[in-house]
Amino acid sequence: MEHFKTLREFFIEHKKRYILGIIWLIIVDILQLIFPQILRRITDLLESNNLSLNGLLKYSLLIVLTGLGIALGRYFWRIYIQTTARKLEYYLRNRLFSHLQSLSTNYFNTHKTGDLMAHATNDINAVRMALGIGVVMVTDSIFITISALIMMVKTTNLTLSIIALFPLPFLAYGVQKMGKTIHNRFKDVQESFSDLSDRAQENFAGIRVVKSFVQENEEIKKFTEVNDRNFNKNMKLIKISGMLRPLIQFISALSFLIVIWYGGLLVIQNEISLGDFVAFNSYLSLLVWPMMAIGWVINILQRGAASMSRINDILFETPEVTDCKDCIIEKKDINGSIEFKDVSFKYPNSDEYALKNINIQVPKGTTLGIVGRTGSGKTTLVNLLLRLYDIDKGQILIDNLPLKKLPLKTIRENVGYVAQDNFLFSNTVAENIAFSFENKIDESKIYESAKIAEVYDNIIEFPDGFNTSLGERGVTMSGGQRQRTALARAIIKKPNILILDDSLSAVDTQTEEKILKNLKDFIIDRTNIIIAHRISTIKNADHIVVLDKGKIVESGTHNELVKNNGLYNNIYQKQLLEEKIQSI
Ligand SMILES: Nc1ncnc2c1ncn2[C@@H]1O[C@H](COP(=O)(O)OP(=O)(O)OP(=O)(O)O)[C@@H](O)[C@H]1O
Repeated sequence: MEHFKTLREFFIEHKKRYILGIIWLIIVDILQLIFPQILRRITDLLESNNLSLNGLLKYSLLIVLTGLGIALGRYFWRIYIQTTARKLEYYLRNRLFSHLQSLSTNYFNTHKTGDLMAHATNDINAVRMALGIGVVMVTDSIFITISALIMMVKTTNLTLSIIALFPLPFLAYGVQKMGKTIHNRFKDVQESFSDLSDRAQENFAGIRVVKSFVQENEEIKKFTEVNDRNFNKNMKLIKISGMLRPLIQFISALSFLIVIWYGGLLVIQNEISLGDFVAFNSYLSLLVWPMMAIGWVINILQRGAASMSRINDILFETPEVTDCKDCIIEKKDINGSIEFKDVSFKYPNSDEYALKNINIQVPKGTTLGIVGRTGSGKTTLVNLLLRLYDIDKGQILIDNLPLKKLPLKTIRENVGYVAQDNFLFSNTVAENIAFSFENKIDESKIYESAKIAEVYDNIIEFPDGFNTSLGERGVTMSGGQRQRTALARAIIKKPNILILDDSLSAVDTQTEEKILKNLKDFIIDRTNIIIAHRISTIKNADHIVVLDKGKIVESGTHNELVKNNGLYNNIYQKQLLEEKIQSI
């Protein structure tokens, strides 16, 4: 129960509906307890030949009314409790999703998407079951058990009740033991299901790689392995949970056997009437349900608790990067000057420095070019500027203010970032470009940014132009088109700081030239950071830094660096040679 504390707020808000549901449930139970008394009366009257037509009609009407009451009551408790359980599912799903959105990038580096999907589906379902039907079963079982026992003793006698209920403790013990095993096996099933969804998810996301490396059969084999594991875990669960019900039925049948023998004897000896015997049997039948429910309830509550504890693990996870308490909240706009002061940084799960003693100044309205071999720390530099990670040593300043003093929202809203992994959503092209706007924006702005990014002509050739839907990860677009659409998505924000992380790598040099020409006016008043492998992309930058193994090894303008005859010139000469060879 401890695990469900997280939902306190929800319960407080919805307690009225839960209480009303439970009241209706108890009304149904009371009506069910009246039923055997009607049967008892009819049987006794029949036995003594005292049942008149009027009496028969009276009891028939009573039976119909009780039945109707039970039906109505069941409808209402379902409405109150089951709909509240669905509301809980909705509430929990939204809370989980919002919380996941608040977590830092590193959380998603260290947790599998498949696991997160399993929490959002299976675990939330298990919690809904526990707090919906589970609550109903607990209330129902407790109420019916106590009141049916009282009615049994009152209707017949204590000895018969005690003897008939003798097998019950064995049942409770058996169910409790099995419940534990069921719980453990259910956990295994959840885990293997999460591996299964993870495998499928990863395969679909990387389907192009799988196909290009002709790995379909290998992938099917790997999927079958996880599927087998999931199947076997399910089989193990079914074997034990399948035993639960027959066990309950067998033990309850023993109770009936006792009643027939001992109760029958009491009738013959005239200790109890035939009506008492019939009523006692009906109460015993009523007791069978809570006996069975004990098993299910334990099962459902344990599953719910296990799932809630897994969900809590996520909900209690605090973001690694958070807004500081003394943030300058009123600062909504950024002017644009950037400074890295002796910055060093290691990724959370790494011992190596990704960046070491970085000193860079980017005055407002200027462009910084960053080049360097792959893995030299270029993207890391940008990650730190966006505060996707916090730095270990040194300081990063924007507008002469330490990054930590600025609200995260201010930093990210003022930056137009074109990431290397230009992810597009399964929406229309227009929606992808206008992604950062909550409300609908003027179409002309979308067209304008697409024109600057040199993708307008491609988009209007799509079947529905800007309203063309993109498949997952924008598969209908070419790599270059995707890059340019992502560029348009950043341009439309008219950000004070524009960051392009290898954003023109998939376009040819001619298109690149056109884009750079279009960007010339756009970048004038902004602070720009352009990361590139191709020197042609950054050669006009006001200042260029060359990174190698996390350190700045050279810096200056293009001409200065060429003269320097170091790593930059080396890369440049190679690229010039490549261009020459290609043009032959
Ligand atoms: N999330 C991470 N966790 C641990 N190490 C990381 C992580 N991301 C990057 N690294 C490591 O940090 C170093 C710098 O990586 P970074 O992505 O900044 O290089 P890059 O210069 O942008 O490379 P490329 O040109 O290939 O994009 C690399 O050694 C890389 O393996």
